Amino acid sequence: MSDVVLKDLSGPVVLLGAGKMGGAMLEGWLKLGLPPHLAVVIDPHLPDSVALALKARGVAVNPPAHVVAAPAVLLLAVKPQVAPDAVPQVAPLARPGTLVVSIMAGRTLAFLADHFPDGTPLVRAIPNTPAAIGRGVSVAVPSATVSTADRALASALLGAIGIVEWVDDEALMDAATAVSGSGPAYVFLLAEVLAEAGRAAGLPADLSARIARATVSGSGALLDASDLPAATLRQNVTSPGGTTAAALAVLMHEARGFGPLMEAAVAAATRRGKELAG
Ligand SMILES: NC(=O)C1=CN([C@@H]2O[C@H](COP(=O)(O)OP(=O)(O)OC[C@H]3O[C@@H](n4cnc5c(N)ncnc54)[C@H](O)[C@@H]3O)[C@@H](O)[C@H]2O)C=CC1
Ligand SMILES: O=C(O)[C@@H]1CCC=N1
Repeated sequence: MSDVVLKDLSGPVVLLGAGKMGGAMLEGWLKLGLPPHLAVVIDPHLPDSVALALKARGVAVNPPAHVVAAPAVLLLAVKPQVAPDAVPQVAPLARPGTLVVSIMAGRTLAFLADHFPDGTPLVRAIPNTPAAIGRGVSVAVPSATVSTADRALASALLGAIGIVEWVDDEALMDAATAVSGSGPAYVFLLAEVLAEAGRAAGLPADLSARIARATVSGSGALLDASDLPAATLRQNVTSPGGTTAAALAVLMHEARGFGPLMEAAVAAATRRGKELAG
């Protein structure tokens, strides 16, 4: 159903900020059948090469505001810190019925409501970078003004880059951001520190980096392919009295292991999300 929704839009999707996350979303939409002439990018700092490549595919890049037709969607993908300057620049493009979707960490529905006319349907969402390969996770919360059709449209846009989880309680968004929005960084860090630990244990650095990377990605693929809980997959690696058990005694230490460390990390990210609310 997503591709049908994207092909039948009433107007363009206007993307404010086509950086890492916004750019990945745009790729997903185009791949899923959004006609390029229905994509508009507004990003004054886009590298020329990226802007030219998008234009060559038929996407409008930084067109004058008066030539932008009534947008079906305004998707806000600038940094939360620049939002107070950037959002008012595109807000006048909104028409009655334009769906506004923000993927800015921390920025609340109340912040968005302050910038758009009363009644504007608003969705606050948080995607993640595996979106670049269609394997993203987005958590989304609607404003009270979002209709069933708006929600289907937001699901289509976010579903173009992975799975979508809707929540009704906006208070969950900062913690969701800390888990799935920031989460890929924790996994990539695992690949980095595992490689470094292998080097410290005597492996050549390049060999250690290769096997650590393949181990993290292979384990993710196994997790994806399997119906088993992560804990069972972990236990399947762990022979009693073996090497893994020795390592897990360190990593699962009640006070100094992964558990309390990750809890502190997610709590720090959640706090930062609240600060970014502005
Ligand atoms: N990178 C990630 O993993 C995730 C990012 N987000 C959110 O997505 C948003 C964008 O993050 P990234 O893509 O990582 O950042 P980024 O820095 O790659 O992209 C931001 C883009 O905004 C553009 N920009 C700056 N000022 C602008 C203005 N006044 N008007 C229009 N465009 C402007 C920049 O040129 C850049 O292309 C942030 O709000 C972030 O919280 C959400 C989930 C995950
Ligand atoms: O680090 C950030 O603030 C953004 C939001 C989630 C991932 N990147």
